[in-house]
Amino acid sequence: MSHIQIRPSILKGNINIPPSKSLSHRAIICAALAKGRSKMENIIFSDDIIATLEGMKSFGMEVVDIATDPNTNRSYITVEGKGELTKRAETIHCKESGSTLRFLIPLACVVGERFKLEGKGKLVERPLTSYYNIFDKQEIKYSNIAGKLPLTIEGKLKPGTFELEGNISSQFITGLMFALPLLYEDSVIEITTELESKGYIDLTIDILNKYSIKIINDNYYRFYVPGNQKYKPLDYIVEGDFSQAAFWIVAGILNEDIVLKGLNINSLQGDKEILDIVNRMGANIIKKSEDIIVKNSQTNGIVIDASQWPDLVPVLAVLGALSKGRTEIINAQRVRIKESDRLMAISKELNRIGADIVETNEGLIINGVKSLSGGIVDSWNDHRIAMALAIASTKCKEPLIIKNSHVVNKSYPGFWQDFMSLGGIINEWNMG
Ligand SMILES: O=C(O)C1=C[C@@H](OP(=O)(O)O)[C@@H](O)[C@H](O)C1
Ligand SMILES: C=C(OP(=O)(O)O)C(=O)O
Repeated sequence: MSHIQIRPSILKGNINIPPSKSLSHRAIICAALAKGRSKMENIIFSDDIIATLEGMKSFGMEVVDIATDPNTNRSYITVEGKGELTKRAETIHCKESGSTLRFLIPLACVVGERFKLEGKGKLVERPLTSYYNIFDKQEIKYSNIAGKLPLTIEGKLKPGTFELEGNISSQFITGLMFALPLLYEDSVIEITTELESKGYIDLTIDILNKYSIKIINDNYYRFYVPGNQKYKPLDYIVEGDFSQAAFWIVAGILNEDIVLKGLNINSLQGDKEILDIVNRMGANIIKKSEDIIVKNSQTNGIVIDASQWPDLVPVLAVLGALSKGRTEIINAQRVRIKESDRLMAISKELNRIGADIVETNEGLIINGVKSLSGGIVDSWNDHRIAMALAIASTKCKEPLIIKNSHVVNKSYPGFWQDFMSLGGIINEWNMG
């Protein structure tokens, strides 16, 4: 399914939130670095996670078993880590996954041999300068053409002090946190500007602790990483994904009751903030034991600082566009360097169907409207833009055609099925 038409309809019902993409990446990497078997339940087998799985196989990890438990209906995977990294393949294809690329580069430098990292789509040009600065200092050889993928690297990472800016991507910090514990001496990561996306660093440190790796966080400015540490195997269950839940939360506010299942209300995921943001906008959300019930609500515009939860921007733009008054999304410049320039993509596509959004250098100014018109929009090859537009379709007067809708496979392959299970009406569309 590449292009689809969505006919206006009301969404309501129960939804099992898919497993966290961020935690799936992290669990696979930790398990691969441990010596022995780890069983991970509820991994999301999206394109990004398959890239990480394949990548870790290049470092010697073996997949023992991959199946769905008929009792729980949960997918699981058992892997066997060798306790040390080896080179099984030279080329690692990261598909379009920034996380895979930035998490695996330092591991390739633990091996120290020659690796070639490939990617496609916007990933080939997403920034890696923070790593190039480290390579230059540590005399790790690297080559690329015009700063783009493919990237060839060769050389061993040495322990020491690593300076990183905090406002490009937290993924560089996470990447170093996986690799530095394996080195022969202690290291320090120093953050030279206020750290954004802190929640992702919390997730990394927490899962590393679970796999027996210690990192000391000095107020998000300095992280101490003891060397000579060993990852221990662990059975692990991945919790539901708050970044994906955000689409259904906005859908519930704009439509009828939607009940979210499978989320951990005590989660460390930064995007759990969606609950507070929509609460501040006036949404009615009820927490009932394990479930989160989202009620249809009239929401009001507010100012949203997106520096700590960048992945929420596209869907918050949809909610802002349909809320009363003015919503401002600020400190969101970094979302221009994701799978698309998300400020440009979401404002252009929503404006095309009747929204009133002005793009600023670092955010969006949104004047709410009552409904949208429908027509033809494009996903910009970005899963979060496609999913945000799908939620916007529920407030369109006419059908909405979304071009390149298959891109949801990057993080949420079951998205369109879930959309239909809540009452969405979708058919394939031939642009002919
Ligand atoms: O570590 C992670 O799992 C992620 C970190 C975030 O990136 P930045 O740190 O670049 O904001 C986020 O956008 C991405 O979807 C997942
Ligand atoms: C930006 C994202 O992922 P990544 O950086 O891993 O490509 C995302 O999922 O929105």
